[in-house]
Formats: sequence, structure tokens, C-alpha cells
Amino acid sequence: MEACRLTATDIACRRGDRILFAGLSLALESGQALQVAGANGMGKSSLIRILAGLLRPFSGEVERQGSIGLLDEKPALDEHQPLGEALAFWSALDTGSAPLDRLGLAPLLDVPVRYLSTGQRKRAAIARLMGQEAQVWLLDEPLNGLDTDAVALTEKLVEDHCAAGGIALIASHQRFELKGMARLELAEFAT
Ligand SMILES: Nc1ncnc2c1ncn2[C@@H]1O[C@H](COP(=O)(O)OP(=O)(O)OP(=O)(O)O)[C@@H](O)[C@H]1O
Repeated sequence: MEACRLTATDIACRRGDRILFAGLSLALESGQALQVAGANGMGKSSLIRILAGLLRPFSGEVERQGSIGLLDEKPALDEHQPLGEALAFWSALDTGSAPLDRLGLAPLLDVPVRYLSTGQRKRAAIARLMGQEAQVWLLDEPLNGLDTDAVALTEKLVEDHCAAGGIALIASHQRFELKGMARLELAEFAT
């Protein structure tokens, strides 16, 4: 994997008329992972969106080197299509292949996306992320709805991604097991 980098310098986030956090800086290089922790409403999803380039920071700068893969609560999969076809739309464009068997999705390919359970939906979103082969993973609550086996698998996939030279930033209030992962407490930047 080509070298990648994600930096945020002195960023602040405004939502409505509130500044949620300010003075936040981070720098991630190839192979590194960071967990962003914080209570509900602290601004974890907003930070992920700023880092992804989907939301402008109120102040400060973000620099990205490498392709971005975003996993959030809205998988970009057509709700009206069977899972297999919804994933096939992306696999025609993506470079990688999704590990459908490992993610327990193989028996679900005929099921319309809208009928998938919360955990199945999350697994499908992870499958798409894997197929995308992006260098920088921005994961918003990646463990939500997953059972114990799927949690362990997701942690392993992130570990492998970083071992291959990728970056992972994980916004979650849940514990995410990854050796050597740094942790950022959003509360320390709350205004
Ligand atoms: N478009 C918006 N306009 C105004 N306020 C917003 C907007 N989007 C989010 N907010 C507010 O910004 C705050 C932070 O939201 P955000 O989703 O980033 O928090 P979070 O830490 O991810 O929360 P959770 O753990 O509950 O998912 C919340 O108070 C939310 O209501």
C-alpha cells in the first residue's frame, strides 16, 4: 500500500450556534490507528465528517494523503436491492474483493438490504469498505450492533489494514481492542 497520512491542525467544530470542540490536532502516518472517544453528542461523528472532507471545520486545517474509506451508520447500499446486487454495484467500481464468507454475508445475498438486521447491515458496510481498498479508514461506531465474533473479526480486519500500511481512525464509545492504538478523549477539547 502506498504511504498515507492524515493530519488535523488546531481544528474547531461548530454545529448550529455551538462550538463543540476546539484546538484539536492529530497526525496519523501509515500503519497507525487512533480511537476517538467521547460521550454522546460530544462531536465524534462531526470530527469524522470533518476528517473525511464532508464538513468544513469552523477553523483549522485538515490534510489528507491517500484515499478515504468512510464507514458510518448509513451504508451506501441500495435499500431496495438484494444485498448481492447492492454489493455488486460497488464491486464493479472497486478494486478489492469483500470477504463475504468471513463476514457471514454469503447466505444473505438474496435478502433485500432493507430487511437486514442492524449487525448484518454493519457487516455489509464493512464488506463494502474492504472492497474499496482505501488507505485511510474513518470508522464511526464500527462495532455498533455486532455480536462477539463480528467484533473480534472487525478488530482483526483493522489490525490487518494497519499492518499493511493503512491508517484507521475509530470513533467509538465502545472499547476497541487494537494493540498499540493511541486514544484521543474528545472531552479534553470541548468548549
Ligand atoms: N446539522 C447539525 N446542525 C446542528 N447541530 C448538529 C448538526 N448535526 C449534529 N449536531 C449536533 O452536534 C452535536 C454532536 O453531534 P455528533 O453526531 O457529532 O456527536 P457524537 O459524539 O457522534 O454523538 P453520538 O455518540 O451520540 O453518536 C450534537 O449535539 C448534535 O445534536
